Amino acid sequence: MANNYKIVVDNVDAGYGAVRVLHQVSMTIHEGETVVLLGTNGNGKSTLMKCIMGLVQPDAGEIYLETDGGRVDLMGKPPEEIVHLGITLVPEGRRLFPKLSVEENLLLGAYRADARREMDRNLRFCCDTFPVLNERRKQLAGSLSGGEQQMLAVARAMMSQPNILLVDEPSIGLAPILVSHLIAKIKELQERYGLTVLMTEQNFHQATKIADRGYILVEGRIVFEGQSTAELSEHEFVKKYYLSV
Ligand SMILES: Nc1ncnc2c1ncn2[C@@H]1O[C@H](COP(=O)(O)OP(=O)(O)OP(=O)(O)O)[C@@H](O)[C@H]1O
Repeated sequence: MANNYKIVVDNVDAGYGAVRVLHQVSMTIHEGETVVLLGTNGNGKSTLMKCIMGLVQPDAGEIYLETDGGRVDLMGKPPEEIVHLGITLVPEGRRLFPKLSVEENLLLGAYRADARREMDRNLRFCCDTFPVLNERRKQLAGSLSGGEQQMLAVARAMMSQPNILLVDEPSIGLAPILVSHLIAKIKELQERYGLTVLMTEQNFHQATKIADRGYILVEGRIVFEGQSTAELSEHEFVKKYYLSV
């Protein structure tokens, strides 16, 4: 991907048939940033990520990648083409193949043509970054602990060599210590590879360890854009739903 890129979501409406979920949603994610998307359950966070990935087609608005080389529309493109452009989703609930080994799950993440060519190198990278997965390469994914499975979901996404990682509720169902470990791994990926991250996260305290800034989504509308996590933590919504103040 060219330098100086950003993803722009501009006035997007989306939903599922008669169920309207997103209303005039706009956000920008710049290269190298980590942006957190906050909102209680059912507010449309996953839907927004799916729109960026081409898994849900918005009814209105625009989603595009802007680089020094020009603008690439993401809307209307199939998910595999969006992965090819360097954007990958770690879905909520991990979506692993439990009956396949850790290594097989990782290899399935390398479906981008250039990632396939670099598969061995990327596999070494994942095993190096996630030693626990290296130790369990031959083990069935379904036999891993929840924390290990989430590591595997992130590592599998890294097999497609993304520049931009969308991470949907990574800490769901994990014990606090595992959440810390996972967040530290995402931070390591950012620092070592300049990864750009958009994440949804229920654990605000953990999210603030890596997020630069964020948005609050309520009933499918962006109600606040915080330029820092400190600014977010001052917002009534965050105090009420995330900090129990
Ligand atoms: N495939 C679908 N068909 C119909 N409605 C859906 C579908 N997926 C999600 N929805 C509905 O869209 C709304 C937003 O869901 P979404 O998953 O985007 O929310 P969310 O903020 O990510 O919440 P959660 O954290 O619980 O996943 C919800 O009312 C949900 O029931």
